[in-house]
Amino acid sequence: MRIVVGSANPVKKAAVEAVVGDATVDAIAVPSGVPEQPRGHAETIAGAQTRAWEAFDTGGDESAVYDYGVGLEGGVASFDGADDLYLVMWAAVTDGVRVGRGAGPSVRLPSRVAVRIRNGEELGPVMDDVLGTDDIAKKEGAAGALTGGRIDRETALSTAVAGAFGPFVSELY
Ligand SMILES: O=P(O)(O)OP(=O)(O)OP(=O)(O)OC[C@H]1O[C@@H](n2cnc3c(O)ncnc32)[C@H](O)[C@@H]1O
Repeated sequence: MRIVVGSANPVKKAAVEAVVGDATVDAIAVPSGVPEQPRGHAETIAGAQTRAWEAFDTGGDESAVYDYGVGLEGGVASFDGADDLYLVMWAAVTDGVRVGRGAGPSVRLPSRVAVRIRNGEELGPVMDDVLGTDDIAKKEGAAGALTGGRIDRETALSTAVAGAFGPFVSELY
């Protein structure tokens, strides 16, 4: 089986590899069609879906090359009943016909981070600034830093990917 992930971020490729067994996983940077920092669930989901389709389409007409395209998008959003700002993540998987979607864990952003995001900054650079790190989004991520290392961005994203694969691996759909 061949899978293509629509991102050059190695954490995203690793998150897919963690849940797809011995499939071959390629990764390619593709447009997400949404701002660098998606805001709200709808924008984050749209980014994941566009990445999945764009990645799948790199396989050529009717994608002779890939069985599945996968898109992963990180965003910031609130929930009914929880007005704070959360780091959220969504995955989309397509086989060229259908699309599966799955969400990863949501982790509340500390107020000093949230205020900067609400003022227009991007989460990755803000987290690097606050933590004194370099490209944390390509490593343990905000998910790692904000949970004291109990999860990291790869495992968090992999749960979203597992959910998005549901319709392709479970007969219950
Ligand atoms: O190369 P791409 O695929 O674009 O990967 P990315 O990590 O830069 O981009 P995303 O679109 O998934 O995330 C949108 C923004 O949110 C940031 N972000 C998302 N999850 C994060 C995390 O766990 N830790 C730090 N920054 C995160 C990310 O760095 C971007 O600034």
